[in-house]
Amino acid sequence: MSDSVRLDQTDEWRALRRHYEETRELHLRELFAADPERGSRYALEAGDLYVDYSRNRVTDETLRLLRELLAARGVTGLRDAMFSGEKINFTEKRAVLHVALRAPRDAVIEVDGENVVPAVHEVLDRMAAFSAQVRSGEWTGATGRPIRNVVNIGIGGSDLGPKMAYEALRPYADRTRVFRFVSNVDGADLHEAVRDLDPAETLFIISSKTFTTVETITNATSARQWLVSALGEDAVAKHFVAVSTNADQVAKFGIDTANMFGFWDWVGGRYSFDSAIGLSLMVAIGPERFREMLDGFHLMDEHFRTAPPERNLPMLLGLLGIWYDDFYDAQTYAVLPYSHYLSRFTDYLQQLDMESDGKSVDRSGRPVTWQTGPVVWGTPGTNGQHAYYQLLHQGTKLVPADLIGFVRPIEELGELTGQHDLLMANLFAQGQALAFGKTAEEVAAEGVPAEQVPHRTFPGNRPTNTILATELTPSVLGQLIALYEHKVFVQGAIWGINSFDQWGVELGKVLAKNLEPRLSGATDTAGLDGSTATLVERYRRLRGR
Ligand SMILES: O=P(O)(O)OC[C@H]1O[C@H](O)[C@H](O)[C@@H](O)[C@@H]1O
Repeated sequence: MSDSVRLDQTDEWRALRRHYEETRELHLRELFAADPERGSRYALEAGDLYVDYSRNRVTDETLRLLRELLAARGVTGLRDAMFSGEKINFTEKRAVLHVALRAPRDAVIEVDGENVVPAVHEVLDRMAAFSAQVRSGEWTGATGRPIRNVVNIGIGGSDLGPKMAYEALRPYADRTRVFRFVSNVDGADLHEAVRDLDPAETLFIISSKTFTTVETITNATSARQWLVSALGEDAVAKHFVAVSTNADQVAKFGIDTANMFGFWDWVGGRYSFDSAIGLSLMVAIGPERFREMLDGFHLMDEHFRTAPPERNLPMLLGLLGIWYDDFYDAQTYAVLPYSHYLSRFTDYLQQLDMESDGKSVDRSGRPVTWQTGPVVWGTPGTNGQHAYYQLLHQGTKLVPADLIGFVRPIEELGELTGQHDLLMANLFAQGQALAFGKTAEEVAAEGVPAEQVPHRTFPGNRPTNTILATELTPSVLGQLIALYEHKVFVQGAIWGINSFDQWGVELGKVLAKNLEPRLSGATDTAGLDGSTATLVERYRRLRGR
């Protein structure tokens, strides 16, 4: 938390700035030519993850200077403060303890002098018992029929995590049941999720940390109506459970708090899916697989907590991100999973990274004069290759990317037909093409007409990390997510911002609340700015109001 000297005034930052000016023209072709060992030397392993970071525009000196910055910014001190339950989310006066959610039963982590680990395991045990009941058919709906459909209603951190992980771990999921995730306040989302379901066999999990989020409460109210109109008011208890920190609001909504699974204010929404927010996932994959996932998270937590900076994966990825974000002015980075099962992974990372580090004042409240969190984007390869990779290869923007792949396919089909080799060949080839490109001489030597040569040249020198694991198991998913969680932490610590609040989402909520009665015609447009007033009036006219 070394905020006394501003980041860009530190000697370490200035040294990096000078180093950037000296090395910015270096090409990955030269770096690899100069060091035949680079591909294996610039690689790190932690748990089941292997990360090749050799295709980054860095030298040994760059990495040394970045680690000096890390040391100067007190990152390890802040990390230790997080792990020991200090209230590092100081604007909300909260500890930041998602690491406690995956701590083993015998661990001791204290908040305000109280060990929180027993409570974590008590909830996990209740979730396990409930999941087992639903999975075995022992938990029935109001008419005595077993639950066939599970619908999670939540938004942001109460949606993106379970949805992403359910997709990622589908091969481990109970395929006899339907799992759906509703988040959008657009009624179409709920409508499409339930239109073909039988209410008598449907369980709603209402997930909301605060239980006041308007989208979730609106969807939950509509879902309740849908159920009650088919099965009557008494059916609610068997078809609705809640996940929340707010028992009062849960009771007010009409869900029996005996059917509520709690968590705590020291779990940020975007860090919550390994809490009770993962209940839908646990029903899908079962308590044992869920535990394996938590163990994967914990493995990466321990790596982050104990590995020295030169072998610490989240620190390394965090530093590389800062190198591009702040020195190369990259603005964005792409996460490109070569796994269909990770189709929601980048959506999930968007909240994790952009809600955490999308800040523009430092911990003392002063405006930053450096770049903070990047725009995160991407879709699974190879789909992106046929859409936006053109820009990645030949556009004017530098887009560092993480390529993520798995050695073994989960589904047998990929193995039988050789499809998986083709998928992975694409992953490796993209990193290769982005790094090394194709020179004008190479293009001309292929007999390409001179006027076409510039169009068919690839400049290369576009950085990627390649993250490889043997297989996408629950544990590996946990490791991957914890890797990014801690990467985001490292970056926020260096930038000197609070990665754990999200005040930036508040204004829009307040304004929407203020506009809603104006759209319905209950109040007029007086006092609105010219643009909003015109839009609201047009909306009202077209709705005949
Ligand atoms: O879980 P809830 O309290 O319903 O919150 C859902 C989401 O909405 C908020 O606006 C925050 O931006 C998110 O961090 C949070 O995950």
